[in-house]
Amino acid sequence: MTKILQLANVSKSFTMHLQGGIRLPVVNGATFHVHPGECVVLAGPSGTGKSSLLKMIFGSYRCDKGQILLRHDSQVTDIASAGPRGVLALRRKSVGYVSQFLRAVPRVPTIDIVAGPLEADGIMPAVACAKAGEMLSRLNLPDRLWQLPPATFSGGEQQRVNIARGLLPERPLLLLDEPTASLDAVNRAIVVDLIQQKKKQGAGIVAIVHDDDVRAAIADTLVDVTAFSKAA
Ligand SMILES: Nc1ncnc2c1ncn2[C@@H]1O[C@H](COP(=O)(O)OP(=O)(O)OP(=O)(O)O)[C@@H](O)[C@H]1O
Repeated sequence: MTKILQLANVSKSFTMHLQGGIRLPVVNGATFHVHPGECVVLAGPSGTGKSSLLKMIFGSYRCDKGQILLRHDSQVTDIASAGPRGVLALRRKSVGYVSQFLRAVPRVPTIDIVAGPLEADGIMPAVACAKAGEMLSRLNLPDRLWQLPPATFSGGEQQRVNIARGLLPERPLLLLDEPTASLDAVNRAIVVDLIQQKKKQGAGIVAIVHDDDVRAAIADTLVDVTAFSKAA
């Protein structure tokens, strides 16, 4: 089967300019791949570079070395060397990202936050809103909250808005950074179902998951990031 994502020898250090230019090596030689329908879980203790790897795949962090090859629509793009416009184009078409915390524009109602990416995909606003409502209902977010901006929502409510927004658009690669960290058992199980459904539909997934049960339910492959956390 053709891989959707291939990382080859990806390395990154942070340079702390305000701390006398101290160099902090974080990832060295990360190499792994993801097939369509496969969920790769990044494992390893805190501080080994799991989130940094996800951010490099999403193009938020530059890597110092290596390749991050993404295949979509029979084209292969190296995210590691793509410019800002290239990264934005990949995000619009190919890569979805669910971060642990919701970062939303102030005063925008929840329903519009969730429907926004669908509208950007060209779906009619009324249809996008209906789909957003279905997803929010599935995630047990009461409809009395849909017209409110999520700034004052609880941690678990905000995380469900984030998940709805990240999982609703169809993207062949999904990046999930602790998507169930603030959820109760019922909602955790719903998110596990949604992730399994995405896998069945053929999405490749790279996830960071600390919960053992969630990891067991979704992971096909574990990648131990400690193997890549030694200094170059
Ligand atoms: N923007 C940044 N500037 C400087 N250092 C950073 C930056 N982002 C991450 N780091 C450092 O890189 C290291 C790895 O952080 P990262 O968040 O990738 O680890 P992690 O494995 O995801 O940890 P956790 O499981 O605790 O979330 C840490 O030492 C962190 O301080």
